[in-house]
Amino acid sequence: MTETVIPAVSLQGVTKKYGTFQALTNVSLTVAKGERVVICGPSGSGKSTLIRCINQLERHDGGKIIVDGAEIGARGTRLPDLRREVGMVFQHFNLFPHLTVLRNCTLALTRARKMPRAKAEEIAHHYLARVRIPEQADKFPSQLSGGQQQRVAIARALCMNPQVILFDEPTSALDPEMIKEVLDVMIDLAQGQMTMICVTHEMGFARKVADRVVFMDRGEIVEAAPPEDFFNTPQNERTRLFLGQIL
Ligand SMILES: Nc1ncnc2c1ncn2[C@@H]1O[C@H](COP(=O)(O)OP(=O)(O)OP(=O)(O)O)[C@@H](O)[C@H]1O
Repeated sequence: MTETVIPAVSLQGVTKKYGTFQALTNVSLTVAKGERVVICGPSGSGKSTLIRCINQLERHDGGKIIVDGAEIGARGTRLPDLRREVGMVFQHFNLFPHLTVLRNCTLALTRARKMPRAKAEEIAHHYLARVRIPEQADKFPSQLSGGQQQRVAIARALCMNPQVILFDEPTSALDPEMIKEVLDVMIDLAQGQMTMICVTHEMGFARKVADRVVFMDRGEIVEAAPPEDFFNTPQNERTRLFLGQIL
């Protein structure tokens, strides 16, 4: 008997409108466990909307979104359960400014998971070391550089031991000298078994770690291929035009 392999994330014919504006049209994408997918495309093409629908920061209007075998929005699925499985790293970090780095990392563990504080802190210290800022635990976000803040945001996501981490342009608010330190942490993560879906314009990162690169344009997935094919022999004219502009 063959075993059914459940994907980490499966999108089937997903649509999303903002008022009358169609932001996503019939988007289908399956991401296997452990897979690293980079999503690129022009501004306004729906990249952020797509990943925000995966953790329901935006609600999709049509189609299905299935995370680890459970359909989102289906009767009986709870948003807190979903958020536990789906980590998110934002462009602007979204840390709580009034909480220390350590507390930013432990908050969801103690509140949502009801974990004792000492255990949560042990986990947080582990991941702060993993993102190479173990010494920053007692500082507040405003005392850190942008690159350090983004690494806290990554550690915070990792603390929940999610099935998948979504990255929404994690380096685009950073000064150039800080981009590398965040990308290095993401490369390190990608070399583990973490399932990652990253919206980014960092094509060097895509070449290095992606299993697949997805190109979105006007709310649709136009092309999806392994990096060697995507960059060397793009099949679609719109992909070729885009690559011509950014590479
Ligand atoms: N909350 C909203 N209300 C109305 N329109 C929105 C909203 N959020 C996004 N849009 C529109 O939906 C389209 C897709 O936006 P989205 O942010 O997903 O694109 P993107 O590809 O991530 O762009 P960028 O690279 O500039 O971040 C854009 O035209 C945008 O203006």
